[in-house]
Amino acid sequence: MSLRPGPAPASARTGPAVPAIKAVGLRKRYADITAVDGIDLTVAPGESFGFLGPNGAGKTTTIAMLCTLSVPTSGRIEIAGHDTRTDPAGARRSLGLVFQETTLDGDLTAAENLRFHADLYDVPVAEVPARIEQTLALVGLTGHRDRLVRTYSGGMRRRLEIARALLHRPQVLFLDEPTIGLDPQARAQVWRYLRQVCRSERVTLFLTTHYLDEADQCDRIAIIDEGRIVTEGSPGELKSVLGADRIDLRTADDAAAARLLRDRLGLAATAGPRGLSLRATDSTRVLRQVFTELDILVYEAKVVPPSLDDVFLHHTGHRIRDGVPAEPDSPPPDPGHPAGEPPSVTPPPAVPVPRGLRAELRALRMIWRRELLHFARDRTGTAVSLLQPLLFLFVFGAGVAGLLPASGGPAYQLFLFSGILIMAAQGPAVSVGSSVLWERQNGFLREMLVSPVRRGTLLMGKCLGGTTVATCQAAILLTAATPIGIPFDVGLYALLLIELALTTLAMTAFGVLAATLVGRPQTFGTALTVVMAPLIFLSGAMFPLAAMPTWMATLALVNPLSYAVDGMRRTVAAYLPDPPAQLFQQLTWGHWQPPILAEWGLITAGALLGLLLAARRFSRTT
Ligand SMILES: Nc1ncnc2c1ncn2[C@@H]1O[C@H](COP(=O)(O)OP(=O)(O)OP(=O)(O)O)[C@@H](O)[C@H]1O
Repeated sequence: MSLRPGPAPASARTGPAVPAIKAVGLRKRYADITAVDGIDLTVAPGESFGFLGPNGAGKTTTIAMLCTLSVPTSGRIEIAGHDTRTDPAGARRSLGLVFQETTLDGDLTAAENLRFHADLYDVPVAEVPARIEQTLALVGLTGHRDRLVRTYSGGMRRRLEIARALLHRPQVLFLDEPTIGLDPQARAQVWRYLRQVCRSERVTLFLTTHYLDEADQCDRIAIIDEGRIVTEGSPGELKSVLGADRIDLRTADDAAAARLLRDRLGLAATAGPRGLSLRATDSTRVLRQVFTELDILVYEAKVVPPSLDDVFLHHTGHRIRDGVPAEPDSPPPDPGHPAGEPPSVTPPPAVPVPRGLRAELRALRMIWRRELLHFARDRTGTAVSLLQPLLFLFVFGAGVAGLLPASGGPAYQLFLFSGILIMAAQGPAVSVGSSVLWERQNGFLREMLVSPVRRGTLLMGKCLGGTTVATCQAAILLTAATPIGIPFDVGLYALLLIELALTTLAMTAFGVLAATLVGRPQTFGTALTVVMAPLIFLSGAMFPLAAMPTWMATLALVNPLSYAVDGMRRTVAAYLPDPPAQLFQQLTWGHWQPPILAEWGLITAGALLGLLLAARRFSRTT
């Protein structure tokens, strides 16, 4: 089965005049370091372009800017003709990205990861199953489609990431160090699949690497050092500039041999631990002379053509290998097409039409679904989060009821039930907020951020996922309602679930907002608890507002959670034959009782405001 798409409509084609990648004067400055220092690049459609440089040269920073994940300090970028500043969504639709670190969701299967990607990029629904099968086949993972990705080896993950990046048929495929950390076998395998991709897909390849043999496979390379491109051209061109081969000799007397080479042949040889080295443009002739004209035994003679490392040394004064891990000892990958020869120019893949509301809703549904899949698969987490409110209701409820002789006993548990539901709503605020931070840290979030989906949609999907989880948990908690005396009534249960869903959505949105402010997942949980605990105590969730000192009761009036608790408690009271008056007093401003609809409206407004603020704070950049 071929992955080659059908001919693109004329309007969607990138003409030969439009470069696949164009960057002008690209610069990125962090506080005290210039990571990229004025880069100009033009990559033609269909070309494979390598960005070669040592650790810290600025390769990842450049790729992050090209892929819209980082905003350049200055300069301009166009991807397939889309300016990343004025048309970031167009640029995102045109590119696929394989990150340096894995950004797969380990708790989903390979097919689910691909399905998620297809929905983010609005791949036509009817084509999704076939494309998933085709891309899995392309990278040799068909037999592993339904395995959880966390059980994959490093090489398999890499191949799956390549498949995923190709699923929406991008015009430009970016690969940031595609084989880093892989063993030689896996590395060779990834290259075999990349070559296949080059052959079967009409895609421009842009890859960063510090492996010389990988750079040698590209049509063209740029050598980057300390944020600047020091030279650019086909590997053959770059090496030919050096002109001379290196001849390594091991002789019976290196010092005498060096003297004779100088005096008789006019050649300068340098002595090193492995013998003598000299440069020669006509190495065959020089070798013949070495054997015939030196009266010294030569044990070994080796002609080494110029390498990209020599090119690097020539332009920068140091070797690319200085300070980087040794190149894995694998056979160099054979080129997809001979280096230096222009690639066959075929029309690039079609650019998908700009996204509309339908595409956003599709992405929203998928992000939502993923949260539910995680919930369904995390049985321990689910059990613990259900157990906690039940323990609170029965243990804490029974304990405090004993302190309230007048209105205690079962009545207190009736009162506490609404508060327990609100406490259940706190769970997603913490879990969704911290998952945003963990996913940013472990990379998965970047899969979403580099897609053309709006930030608000990403956030909404995550918040709705958390809200659904909390609502399902609350539905299970309702099974504890009858034993404590709350009547079984479908209308009551439905109203409670709606109120809870609205409250959870609001709390989750503020949880994500807090996460964007805190930034570190390690501290987020504690920070949110410090804010949430007083809000819950001051909401009347656990004891009546009437029992609070005046200053606390006044604070409770400005606490939005008080209105959520009050709304739920009023709903429960409406279905009780004789609610104990001391515990079920309504929230009042002087003598004014806010109508229950106003309380619901307040919570809804809170949810919208939270989502809006979180979306504004939430940054695509990493
Ligand atoms: N967020 C950041 N804040 C500050 N400095 C940064 C940041 N990101 C990168 N740098 C610095 O910018 C320089 C270039 O980093 P970059 O990650 O782009 O290099 P690289 O060529 O991709 O290296 P490697 O091969 O190790 O990934 C480095 O000195 C790095 O420390």
